[in-house]
Amino acid sequence: MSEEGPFVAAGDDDALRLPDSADLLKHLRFWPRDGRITLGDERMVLVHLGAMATLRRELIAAVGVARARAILTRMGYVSGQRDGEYARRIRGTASYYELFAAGPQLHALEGMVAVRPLEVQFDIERGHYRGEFAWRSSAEVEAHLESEGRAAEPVCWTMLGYASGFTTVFMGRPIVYREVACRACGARHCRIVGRPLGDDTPPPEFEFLATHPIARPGPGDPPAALARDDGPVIGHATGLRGAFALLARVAGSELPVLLEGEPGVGKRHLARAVHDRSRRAAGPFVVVRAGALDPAGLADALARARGGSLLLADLDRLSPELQDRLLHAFDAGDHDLRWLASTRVDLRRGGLVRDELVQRLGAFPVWVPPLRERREDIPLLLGRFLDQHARGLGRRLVGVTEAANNALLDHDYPGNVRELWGRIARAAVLVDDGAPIDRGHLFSGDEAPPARLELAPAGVLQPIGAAAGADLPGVDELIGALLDRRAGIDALEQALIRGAVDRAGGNLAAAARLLGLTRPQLAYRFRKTDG
Ligand SMILES: Nc1ncnc2c1ncn2[C@@H]1O[C@H](COP(=O)(O)OP(=O)(O)OP(=O)(O)O)[C@@H](O)[C@H]1O
Repeated sequence: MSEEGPFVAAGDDDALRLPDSADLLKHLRFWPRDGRITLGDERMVLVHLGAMATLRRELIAAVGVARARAILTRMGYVSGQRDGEYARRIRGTASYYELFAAGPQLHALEGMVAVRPLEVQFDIERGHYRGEFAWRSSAEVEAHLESEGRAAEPVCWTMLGYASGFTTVFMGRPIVYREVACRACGARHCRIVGRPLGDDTPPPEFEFLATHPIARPGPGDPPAALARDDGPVIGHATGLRGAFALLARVAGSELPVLLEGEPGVGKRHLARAVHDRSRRAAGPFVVVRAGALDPAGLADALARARGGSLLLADLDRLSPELQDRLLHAFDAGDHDLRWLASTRVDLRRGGLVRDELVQRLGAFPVWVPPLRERREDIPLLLGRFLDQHARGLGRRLVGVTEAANNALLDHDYPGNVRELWGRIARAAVLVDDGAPIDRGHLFSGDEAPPARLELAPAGVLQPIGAAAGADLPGVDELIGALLDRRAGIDALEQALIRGAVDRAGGNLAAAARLLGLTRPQLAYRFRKTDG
C-alpha cells in the first residue's frame, strides 16, 4: 500500500473516476461441470431477481418490515465485508482510493447496482470518513417493486448493508450508510451517504454492529481451521468448515468417528486433530492401514493405542476375518481407546464391511469433500505449502506466476490435497532461487486443464485463455514486424514494461495490472532487466 495522506474529492473530480476493473474480473470463474462459480477464494451463486423478490415478500410477511430489513441489511453487510477482504488481496498494493473503489466496482460486477461516487473523503488514521454515492439501476429497487410495489421509505437494505460492510473493512471501524433518496419512492435515482458510527447508537437495522463490529467469521460460523499439535488443518470452503464444525463437536466425546472421502483429502490429518482435541490427547495416536493388517498386527495396534486413539485407515479393505475380530474387540469394550476410522468408499453400499461393524464404527460419519469441490481453498493451501517447503529447503520462494496460479486453480486433483502438496514440493526444488514458480514447474505439457469459463471484458463467458494470444487483432502483423527487426524477447519485455509504466503514469501497481502481473512480479522483472 502506497503512503498517502487524507483523500478528499467531490463532483466531477478526476480523482473519483473508478479504475479499470479487469483485475477484479479476472478472478471471477465459472466451473459448469462442477456446478460452481468462484470469485477469488469465495464461492458465489447467481440468483434470480424474481427469487430475491419472493424471499423479500415472504420475509416481510413472516417477521414484519423492521426485522426483514435488519436481516437483509446483515446479509448485505456480510457480502460487503467479504468483498472488502477480497479487495485487500487483489488491490493491496494499489492506492487507497483504488482499493476503496473496488467496493463500488464489485457491487456493480455482482449485478446489484451501478455506482457513481459524488463525494469521498477519508483519513484512515484519524478515522474520518464521508462518502456520498448515486446508485443507478438498483436490483433491490426492482425486487421491491416486484414484491411490494411503490414504497414510502427507501428500500435498498441489502445494498446499504453491503456498502457499510465494505467501508467498515476498508476503514477498520464501523461505517454506516443511510439512503437519502430512493427510486422506489419516486426519486430519479437512489443516493446514499455514509459516516462513521462513532459513539452513536446504531440504527435498528445495524444493531448487530454494537456486538460484533468488524470481526469475521460471525458468531455462528464454523471454524476456518481445526487446530492440531503440529499445525492446523486449514480450509475455509463451506464444505470443509462443515466437517470442522462436526469434528470440533464430537472430539470431546468418546464416540467413534468415521471419516469418509477420496484419497488425500485430509482424513488422517483430521483424525489426528480429533485426537489432539480429545480427552486422550496426551495418549498415543496410532494409525494402521486396514488392508495391510493381519491378526497379530491388529492385536499389536490395540495394545499400542491404549489410553489414546486408534485410526483404522481404509476400513473398507479390512479382511472378513479381521472384521469379525474387530467387532468382537469393540463389543468386549475392554480396550481403553478411542475408535477412529477412515474410508475412501461408501461403506453403506457394496457389502465390503459387515453392517454390524459399520453401525458401530460409523456412528458419527463425517464427509470430507474433494479438493475440486472446494477450489476456494487452493490459494490458502498453496500459501501454507510454499511456506513449509521454503522452511524445509532453506530457500526463498517468492510465489507463483499468474499462469501457474491459473493452472493450479484449473486442475482437478484426483489425488486431492496430497497431490497439491506433492506438486508444490517438486516445483519448490526445481525453481531458481528468487524466481516465481511457473506452470512448467508444476505440470507437464500434456496435462490438459478441465473446462472452465471466465468472463471476457466484453461480458461474455469464454474458455479460459481464449482472450489471450493469437486471437488478438493485429497480433500476427506485430509478431512479423518484431521478428523482421530481430527484436529479442528481453527487449520486447522491457519495451512492454516501459510502455505499461508510462501508460499508468508511473504507478507501478496500475502498470502491473495492465500487464496481468502482480506488483512483486513486475518488480522482479524490473530487477531482471536491470541486472
Ligand atoms: N486441510 C488441510 N490443511 C493442511 N494440510 C492438509 C489438509 N488436508 C490434507 N493435508 C495434507 O495432505 C496430505 C494428505 O492428507 P491425509 O493423509 O490426511 O489424507 P487422507 O484423506 O487420509 O488420504 P488416504 O485416504 O490416502 O489415506 C497430508 O500431507 C496432509 O498433511
